[in-house]
Amino acid sequence: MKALAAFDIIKGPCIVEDTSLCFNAIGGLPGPYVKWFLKATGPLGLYCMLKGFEDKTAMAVCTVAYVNEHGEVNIFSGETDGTIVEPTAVETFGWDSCFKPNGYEITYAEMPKEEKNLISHRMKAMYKLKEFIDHNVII
Ligand SMILES: O=P(O)(O)OP(=O)(O)OP(=O)(O)OC[C@H]1O[C@@H](n2cnc3c(O)ncnc32)[C@H](O)[C@@H]1O
Repeated sequence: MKALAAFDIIKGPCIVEDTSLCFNAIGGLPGPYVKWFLKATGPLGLYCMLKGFEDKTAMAVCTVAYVNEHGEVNIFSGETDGTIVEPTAVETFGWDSCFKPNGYEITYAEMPKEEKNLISHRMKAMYKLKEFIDHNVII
């Protein structure tokens, strides 16, 4: 829907992006609604949502849609698994301060941007988009 709405406005090829944060203990919520949860409660509220659950695992998901000049949509998704932790003092962007990717002892917020960009859900989705464009789009 977001992709087609963008196409309606741009009237040409375009790219849209959406990010979800899915908590495994509660069936994938808040998922695409994380923006509103974050706005209402901040990263601390997200952490507190899982207080009653042993399972603190979560998946960060980036979905990118490419719409071509005919309005045809191709969707690419990138996922990074991790754990929801008490927000770190360092606050950078969104829920970065309470998301610790698997294999790391630090949150997204504590990583240099270059390091986050190497492992992030967004990088994985963007890489798939790049591969698609490299092979399918004549620029
Ligand atoms: O979907 P619309 O309404 O356009 O709004 P948006 O572009 O701001 O929202 P997203 O779906 O991209 O992101 C959902 C929420 O997740 C946050 N967010 C997005 N990417 C993130 C990342 O890499 N690390 C931490 N938080 C992120 C962002 O600040 C939003 O509050």
